[in-house]
Amino acid sequence: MEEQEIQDRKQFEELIQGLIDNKYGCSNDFLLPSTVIGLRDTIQHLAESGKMKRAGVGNATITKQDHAIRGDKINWIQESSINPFEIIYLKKVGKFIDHLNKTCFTSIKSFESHYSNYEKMSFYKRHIDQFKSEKGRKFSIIVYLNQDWQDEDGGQLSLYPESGETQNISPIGGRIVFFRSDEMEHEVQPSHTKERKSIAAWFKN
Ligand SMILES: O=C(O)CCC(=O)C(=O)O
Ligand SMILES: [Fe+2]
Repeated sequence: MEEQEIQDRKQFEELIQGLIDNKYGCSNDFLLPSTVIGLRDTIQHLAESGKMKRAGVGNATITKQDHAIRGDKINWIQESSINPFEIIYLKKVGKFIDHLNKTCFTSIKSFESHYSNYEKMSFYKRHIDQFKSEKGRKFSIIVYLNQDWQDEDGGQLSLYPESGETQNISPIGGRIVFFRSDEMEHEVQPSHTKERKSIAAWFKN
């Protein structure tokens, strides 16, 4: 086996073990720094050209209440993307899903991913990712794209495992978080200092 493949497997195992032990997995360096930079430049470009759109909650129409629940702007990543950094990202997630299906019999058939940009002070209130209309969502991952993020910048992802302590995770570039879409309550805290960039994805069956 190639060195890279061994590293990938170790990382996938770390994420799965975290899910088993603590209901969530977290691993740094899911993507190489050069890929993180490429994806960050891409989301920056999307934002500057007005292609990031306000996200709704649970369905296509965006209501006033949605704004009190979540403030991010999103853009969906196409499976057929020709952006080299998106291709690397999509491949790595695909490998993770293959590993999950082989070792945990999860029968995930597809995944969907979008960029998220949270402007300063915007947030996403406590929620779970499996909406009534989104029964197919089995697992959630978030990969962060931020440069030089410090704890003082805020913007933590708070996880509320049913039995266990709240976890506050800083959105450090390259880091991935993984949990079950139907059970983990979570929340994005506002950052007082910076925009917060990420890719959120859902594994579906
Ligand atoms: O960006 C994060 O840390 C979480 C985002 C989230 O909860 C969502 O998009 O459903
Ligand atoms: Fe979420």
